Amino acid sequence: MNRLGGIMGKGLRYLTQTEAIKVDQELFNEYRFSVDQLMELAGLSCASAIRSAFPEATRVLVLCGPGNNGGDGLVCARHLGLFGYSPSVLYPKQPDKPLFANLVHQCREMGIPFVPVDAVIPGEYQLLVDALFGFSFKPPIRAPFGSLIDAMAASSVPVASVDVPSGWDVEKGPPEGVSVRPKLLVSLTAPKKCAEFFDGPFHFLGGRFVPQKLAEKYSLDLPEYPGSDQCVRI
Ligand SMILES: NC(=O)C1=CN([C@@H]2O[C@H](COP(=O)(O)OP(=O)(O)OC[C@H]3O[C@@H](n4cnc5c(N)ncnc54)[C@H](O)[C@@H]3O)[C@@H](O)[C@H]2O)[C@H](O)CC1
Ligand SMILES: [K+]
Repeated sequence: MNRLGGIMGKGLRYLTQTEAIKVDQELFNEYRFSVDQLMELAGLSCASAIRSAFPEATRVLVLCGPGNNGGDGLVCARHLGLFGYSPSVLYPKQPDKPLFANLVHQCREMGIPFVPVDAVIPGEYQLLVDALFGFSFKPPIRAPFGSLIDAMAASSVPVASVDVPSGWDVEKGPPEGVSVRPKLLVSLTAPKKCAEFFDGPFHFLGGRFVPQKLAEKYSLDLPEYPGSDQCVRI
C-alpha cells in the first residue's frame, strides 16, 4: 500500500509516448479489439474512479477533445449519468465519424446537455472531467483548446484527468507556468511517463482489458484489480 491507501504495483511501468501508441496498436491489430470495445471499458473505468474519489459531487462538466481521449470522455459522461451524477458535455471539435456521432447521440438521448463552447468555465460545476487530450498530444496546443486548458487550470473546481492531464507533455509532464493540476488521474492501460509528475491525491489505473500476454511483453507489471472492479488505486 502507498501512503494514501493505494496498492503499489511492484514495478509498475510508466510508458513513453511511443510505447503507449504501440500497446494501443497491438490491442487493435494483434488482438483485434475494436475501438468501441476499448473505449467503452476505458470510459467506464474513468466513471468508476470518479465515483470512488468524488462520491459527493453531482454537477460535472466533461470537456471532450477531438480524439479518442474525447471519446472516453463521452462514454464516461454516459456512465456518470447512470451512476446518478448530472453530467454536461463541452465538445468543441466533433469528429465526423460514426463512432463519435453515435456516442454524442447516446448522450443526447439520455438527457445529457451539450453546453456551448466558452473559454470561461462557470462555477456551477463541482467537478471538471478533462478528456481533451491523451497519449497522442503533441505540444504546442492549437486553438480552441489553449483557452479551455487555461480556464481549467485557473478554475477552483477539482479536475479529474483521463489518461494524461491535458496540456502536459506525455513524457515530460507539466509545461512551464500555469498548468492543469488534477486531483484525480485515471491512467488507462498503464501510466504514461508524465504521471511521475502527478501530485494529486487520487491516482487510479483503469482500462481493464489488457491481456496477460501483452502485459508480459511490455513488462507492465500491473497491479491486481480487486474483484470485478474496473479501476484500482495506485
Ligand atoms: N489502449 C488504451 O489505453 C486506449 C486508450 N484510449 C484513449 O485514447 C487516447 C489516445 O487517443 P488518440 O486519438 O490517439 O489521441 P488523443 O485523444 O490524445 O488526441 C488526438 C487528437 O488531438 C489532436 N491534437 C494533438 N496534439 C494537439 C495539439 N497540440 N493541439 C490541438 N490538437 C492536438 C490530434 O490532431 C487529434 O485530433 C488515450 O489517451 C486514451 O484516453 C482508447 O479510448 C481505448 C484504448
Ligand atoms: K486528458
